[in-house]
Amino acid sequence: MSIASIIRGRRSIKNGYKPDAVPEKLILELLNDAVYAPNHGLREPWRFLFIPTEKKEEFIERMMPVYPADQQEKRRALFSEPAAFLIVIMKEDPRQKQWEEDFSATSALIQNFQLLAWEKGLGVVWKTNPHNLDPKAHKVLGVQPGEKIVGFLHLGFFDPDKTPQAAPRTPAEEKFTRFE
Ligand SMILES: Cc1cc2nc3c(=O)[nH]c(=O)nc-3n(C[C@H](O)[C@H](O)[C@H](O)COP(=O)(O)O)c2cc1C
Repeated sequence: MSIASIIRGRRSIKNGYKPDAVPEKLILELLNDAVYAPNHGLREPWRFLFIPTEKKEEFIERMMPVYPADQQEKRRALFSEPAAFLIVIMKEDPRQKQWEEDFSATSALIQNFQLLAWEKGLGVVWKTNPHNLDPKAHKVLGVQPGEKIVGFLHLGFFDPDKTPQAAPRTPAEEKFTRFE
């Protein structure tokens, strides 16, 4: 498969996950390729928290107090859908230039991971729900002061026949100018 066809074919998998366990070995294999993302100063500003399938129920219970009582059932149902989670955490450099470089590098790593996962038939959606910024969630997840959750990835195998349709993209020509 060409890189172009993987980039074009990858879709965010937001539901319809199979209950099959997501092997930690696979996640590490994907991450060990994904870490070849460009990162300035080779700071490798990321770390990873994996919630394996067998720990999912405990994770959901521990996360419930993060949400107001009237939202907990909805959140429990949402967290129950994926088979596992991978949280990508970045060290926040206090200098703006380095922060931007590190955030960009971590985002590049996440896209590498999504493409590599796609090649292996593992569905991923990159989530940026408000809990990514919530100190209560940070406490549960062990996210330290000076760290930021960049990607809360929902993971699970899925039926390829149910791959969502791609939303059309605007041709680059329409957003392209030439310096005169
Ligand atoms: C930085 C980022 C944050 C995202 N956050 C969410 C999210 O919170 N919830 C969600 O359902 N999808 C989220 N997505 C997935 C996008 O909705 C998805 O990429 C978009 O709909 C295009 O679909 P595709 O990835 O299948 O091409 C996010 C994607 C990116 C890159």
